[in-house]
Amino acid sequence: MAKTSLDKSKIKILLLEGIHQSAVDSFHNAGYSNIEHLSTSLDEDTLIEKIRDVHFIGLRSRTQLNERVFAAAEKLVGVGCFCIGTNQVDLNAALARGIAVFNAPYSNTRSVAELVLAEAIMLLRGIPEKNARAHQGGWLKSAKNSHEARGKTLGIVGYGSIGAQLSVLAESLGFHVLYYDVIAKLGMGNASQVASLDELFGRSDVVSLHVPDVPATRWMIGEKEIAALKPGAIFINASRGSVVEIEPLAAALKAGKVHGAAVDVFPVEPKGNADEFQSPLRGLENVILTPHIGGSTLEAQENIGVEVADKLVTYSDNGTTITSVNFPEVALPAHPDKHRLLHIHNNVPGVMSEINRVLSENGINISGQYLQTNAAVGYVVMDVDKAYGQAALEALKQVGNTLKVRVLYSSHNS
Ligand SMILES: NC(=O)c1ccc[n+]([C@@H]2O[C@H](COP(=O)([O-])OP(=O)(O)OC[C@H]3O[C@@H](n4cnc5c(N)ncnc54)[C@H](O)[C@@H]3O)[C@@H](O)[C@H]2O)c1
Ligand SMILES: O=C(O)[C@H](O)COP(=O)(O)O
Repeated sequence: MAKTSLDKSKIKILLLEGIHQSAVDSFHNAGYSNIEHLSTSLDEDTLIEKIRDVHFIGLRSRTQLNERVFAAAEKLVGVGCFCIGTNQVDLNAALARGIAVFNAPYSNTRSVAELVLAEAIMLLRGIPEKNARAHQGGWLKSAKNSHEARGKTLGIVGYGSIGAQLSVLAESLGFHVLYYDVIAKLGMGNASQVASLDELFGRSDVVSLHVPDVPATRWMIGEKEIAALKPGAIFINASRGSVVEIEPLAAALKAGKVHGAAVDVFPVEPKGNADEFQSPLRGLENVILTPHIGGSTLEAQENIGVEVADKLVTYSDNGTTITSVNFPEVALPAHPDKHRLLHIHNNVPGVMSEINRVLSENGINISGQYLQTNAAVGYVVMDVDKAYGQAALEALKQVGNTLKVRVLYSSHNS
């Protein structure tokens, strides 16, 4: 069997949170067999114990990879977020240890946009209340507060992949689309950007949030912003639970100031399906509550499994980091007759000259060298003759400011 950095059967992969079987199949097809596949997330202490001998971990939005977890992850090489959001991972803590993080930035975009559009229509027609009443034996046949989507204004906060996809679908139904974003974005179709959140809220019949969880979006919607909504507006959040203060939203819904809401993400979410969901929004008939399933369609999950597993396999086999969310991005050719060294270091002056010096002092000729840096780290990949793999690895470990070094042995035996 061709030798890689480690025998592939010794490369341990831990997959959490019910990642789709397509990921396991992709790893198997690439020759990786040492896979633990769990259906839930793990609490921090259990994760810390488990992660000690893990080389690659796969997770979704629930599992928190913080500084304490990374400190225990002595063998960790790569993280796969089998979802869009990466806020659950301390990207700087990963980078400081030379650990590359990947995600699937577009694979559940459509699923979220479809759900939000469906919810907007349901709420415009008052379906949650009518449905609840019918289940109780009631009969709420009335046109009161029931509206067509056609001609209404949808205000989108965060016009990225999901916001823009929603914009296209909504416009095709007859919505006028406005959006607010911190950067200038080209509107799809006839959608137009507004200058402030205040303006967006004041002009929209339906508001939908599609921002990431970053410091600037944390609790960005509170009492003041909710008060700026048009009376009787509909409010949808399928972004992150940390974006909206839930108590003022609940108060505005109870007071009828906000006519209806759909909420998929919450400040505190249950760890798994067996835990109780608690929220001030429970019991409100004009609210659609969903258990963070915006991206949970079979289509999206199967695609995500393949996409992220392939990114981890490519990084493991060949060092390519294209689309990593925290790492300098390098696309690398195959290295059939050479051993490949991956050196990750603090991006400070002098490291490259030191690398070249130690290799030359050990008589190691570099046949290919690729370098990419970001503000914090440098990632240099070197191909060397097969005679020098181990010696080069040992030499590179001595270089100051080294964060991680790996050798990928030639994929061909000679
Ligand atoms: N409910 C779910 O299951 C589900 C599924 C997928 C994604 N998400 C969440 O949705 C988020 C958005 O996904 P995406 O793929 O569209 O991301 P994206 O990065 O493509 O778009 C985010 C947009 O928000 C904008 N933005 C950032 N900060 C802002 C601010 N303070 N005010 C206004 N706009 C701001 C960005 O400029 C960008 O255009 C993800 O980060 C994730 O947290 C949830
Ligand atoms: O970031 C995402 O893609 C969504 O929040 C979905 O997360 P999930 O994979 O935990 O459902």
